[in-house]
Amino acid sequence: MITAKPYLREVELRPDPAIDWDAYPFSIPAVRDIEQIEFHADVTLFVGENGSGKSTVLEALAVALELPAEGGSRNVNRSDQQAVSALQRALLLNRSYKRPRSMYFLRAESLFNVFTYLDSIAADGAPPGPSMHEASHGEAFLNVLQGFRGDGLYLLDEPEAALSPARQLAALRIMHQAARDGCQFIVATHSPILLAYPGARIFLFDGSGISETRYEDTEHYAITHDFLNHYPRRLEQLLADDEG
Ligand SMILES: Nc1ncnc2c1ncn2[C@@H]1O[C@H](COP(=O)(O)OP(=O)(O)OP(=O)(O)O)[C@@H](O)[C@H]1O
Repeated sequence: MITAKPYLREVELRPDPAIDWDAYPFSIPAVRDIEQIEFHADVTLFVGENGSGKSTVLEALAVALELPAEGGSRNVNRSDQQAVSALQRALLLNRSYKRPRSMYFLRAESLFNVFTYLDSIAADGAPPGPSMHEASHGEAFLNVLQGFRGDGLYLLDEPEAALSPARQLAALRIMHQAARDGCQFIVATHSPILLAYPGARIFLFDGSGISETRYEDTEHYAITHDFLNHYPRRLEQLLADDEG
């Protein structure tokens, strides 16, 4: 049976002789390895070391979906839209027969611009509520997440950057409810809390490319788990040279 979700089923890299494999972004091992990524209907997670290419791929997906590269929805008009990247042009998207009702690309750095826009449309006829700019970074971020409902496709770049551990747990629950309500999420994250999303498909970006992995096999889980269980000893080992 063909299901409506995932709205974004797969992405692959179209072979193109014009690609310069020695230049950014194709020089990144994970980007070279986008042979085919199959997305989960609910939640797909990108994990990997800093600089492994998660944001690059997520941003290219956003642009391929005609979302602004800086983060926001298709309705968030801004003049500083980035030039369409060579990577986006090389991506071949396999999409559902059903279009999601809303799409959003959210990254922590661009929240200010997005909130300014959301405030401006809220002021335009909507009942008065607290301004996004009056909420804290994390509160405002969670407000945006809470608005994700029914039949949406959402790309989130390190949502944990704005959130306390308690709010990350809240975000996990919101995502779960939204997924049950018909939403699909693709999330780049370092958060051992968000990575625990049950049943998520986790793709590890590293020097050898992209591979599917399990939560407990990620460094993020292993290092956090080990550190919290043994932190006095780990601190002693980590800082030993500084005391000599
Ligand atoms: N416009 C650019 N030109 C050249 N190199 C770039 C550009 N943007 C990013 N890079 C490099 O590409 C690599 C991948 O960056 P990217 O931001 O995609 O990594 P990431 O996995 O999202 O990292 P993090 O976890 O730190 O957010 C990094 O080495 C980065 O310095």
